[in-house]
Amino acid sequence: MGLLVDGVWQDQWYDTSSAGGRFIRKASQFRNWITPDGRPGPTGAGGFQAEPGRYHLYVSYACPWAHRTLIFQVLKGLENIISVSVVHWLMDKNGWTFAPGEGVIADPLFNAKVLHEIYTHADPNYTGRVTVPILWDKQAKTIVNNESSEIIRMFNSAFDQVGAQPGDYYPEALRNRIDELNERIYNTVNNGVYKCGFATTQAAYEEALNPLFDSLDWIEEILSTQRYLTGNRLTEADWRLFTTLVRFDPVYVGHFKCNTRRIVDYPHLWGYVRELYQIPGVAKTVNFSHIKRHYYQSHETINPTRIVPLGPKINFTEPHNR
Ligand SMILES: N[C@@H](CCC(=O)N[C@@H](CS)C(=O)NCC(=O)O)C(=O)O
Repeated sequence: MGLLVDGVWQDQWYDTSSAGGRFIRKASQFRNWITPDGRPGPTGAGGFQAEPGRYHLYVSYACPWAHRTLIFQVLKGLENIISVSVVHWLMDKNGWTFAPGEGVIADPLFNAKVLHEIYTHADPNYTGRVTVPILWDKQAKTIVNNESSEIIRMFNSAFDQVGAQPGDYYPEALRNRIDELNERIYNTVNNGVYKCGFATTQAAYEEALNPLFDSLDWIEEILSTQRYLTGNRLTEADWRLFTTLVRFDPVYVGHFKCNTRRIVDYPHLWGYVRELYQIPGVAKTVNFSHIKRHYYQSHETINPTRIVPLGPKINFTEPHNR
């Protein structure tokens, strides 16, 4: 894996040495918003009006951030409104690619072989990481946005007048609570597992591990008295948590050494993740074969043999009893 520097691909692993062995995630750079009338959103430029068929989403089934956008595409009935490509599970020395493989959906716009081509189509001098998800505008021929937390907000409401299904996962009355939950869950859980897994010193790993499990204990407590994170209504905060929870036992416990406890050891979290998995349309967005092969085979510094464990045997389709 690597990154683009002035539009040129360089094969480089994350630099943790300048931060005491800590993994520090860089901010996404394309931050425009699709809006119902094309006016600018909270950041970036305007001109990106919601229109069926105009936008294309590049995702990886393995990636928890891209997974959020796929879930919102399904929940909001945007499958016929926004087209999708899926990269190969293996992130190799060329980064994400469209090499043929089970579940891969080739790039219909440029017939790209590697994902970094999409970034240089948007900006020939792009410097930065080549990440999924990417939301591409076929009309303006550029990247609208490559930040999943913003893409799901657009999907939640921007297409409501042009054929999206009803459903509001960021309702006005719950916004403060959702933002507050997101903040802690992003730092300690969604990104927390990466801080543990990509740490290159014992101290940096331990610094991330305890806050991760403190947060899981705290969420378990919340879910022992209410069905969802904000109460009885399913919101964006739940979906953002879900994509990390569903990967936790199959990947993060082993590969990222997040092994204080497993999700199956938490009765409420385990029921909750099964409930979300069983919501119509969600299971088809979860591809465990891409998830497991991606992590165990792409991170050579963590797993040099690239062996993919066969376990654990867990069943997300068991009744959730919630
Ligand atoms: N903040 C971004 C993060 C996206 C991200 O880091 N995606 C990972 C895959 S899970 C990626 O593509 N990494 C490639 C790299 O860092 O080189 C978002 O939420 O959209």
